[in-house]
Amino acid sequence: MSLKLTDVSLSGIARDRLHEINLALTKPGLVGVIGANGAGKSSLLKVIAGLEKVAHGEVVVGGKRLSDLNSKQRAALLSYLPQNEQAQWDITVTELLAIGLLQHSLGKQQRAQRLQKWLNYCDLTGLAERRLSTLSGGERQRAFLARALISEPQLLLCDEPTAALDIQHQLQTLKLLKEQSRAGRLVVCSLHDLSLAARYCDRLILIEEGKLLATGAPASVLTDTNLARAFSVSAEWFCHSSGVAWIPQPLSEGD
Ligand SMILES: Nc1ncnc2c1ncn2[C@@H]1O[C@H](COP(=O)(O)OP(=O)(O)OP(=O)(O)O)[C@@H](O)[C@H]1O
Repeated sequence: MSLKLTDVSLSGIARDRLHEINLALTKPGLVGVIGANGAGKSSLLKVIAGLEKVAHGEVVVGGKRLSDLNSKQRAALLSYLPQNEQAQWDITVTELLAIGLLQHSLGKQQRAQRLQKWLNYCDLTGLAERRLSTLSGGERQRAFLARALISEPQLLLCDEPTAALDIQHQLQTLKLLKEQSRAGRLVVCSLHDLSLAARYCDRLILIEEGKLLATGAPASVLTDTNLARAFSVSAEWFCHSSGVAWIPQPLSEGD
């Protein structure tokens, strides 16, 4: 699965929400979208999902122009997990996951196996018959993640998939997304935790005020200069065999 954005701009109120974004992701992998609040991370994911009409430019997914695809064709290619997804109906977790399979023609047995697999992968087995209104915020987030993943799309877009999760489930979720990318899928997710982004992502996309500030391997994106510019922080990084961690400091006056 490949993803290419050419000169993509999305209009906003005070400024372009996205401004002349050029991006080519040609290999499977886990790609993190990072940037400050309001930088344009969600806008970028929505444009790739075909949910926002671009003012200018073109998005090509798997060699097909997104603007040429109808919603069913898009659903066959990609799956999108919005930020703070809200339940439309008070259905059970199992019913929610079944919605994720509606567009896919699977036999009864295959459908049941797929449901069981993703309930298990997202640690939802014990919650399968619970209504969404009875779940905690993090449990509900895992249920929506499972709904996005159950169709096993070639392109998976997740907007802050770890936002409401405890640390164990944050790690589990990123491990799961990494496994999906290792299975040949392209997974693009926005993340605020830069230590987790550095540890799990193959590539990062750093957005600043709607513009692409940097993209590449985490170490090449998370430089002092980029962190100062995009987040107004300086950072001390600590490396360990199992990952990296950072201590951010606000830039002092005059930095
Ligand atoms: N529907 C909209 N119409 C106009 N402007 C919007 C709309 N949605 C978001 N914006 C603006 O576009 C900019 C980018 O918003 P976006 O939600 O993409 O940021 P973000 O990087 O995901 O932020 P956060 O980390 O806070 O979730 C912000 O200035 C925001 O106010």
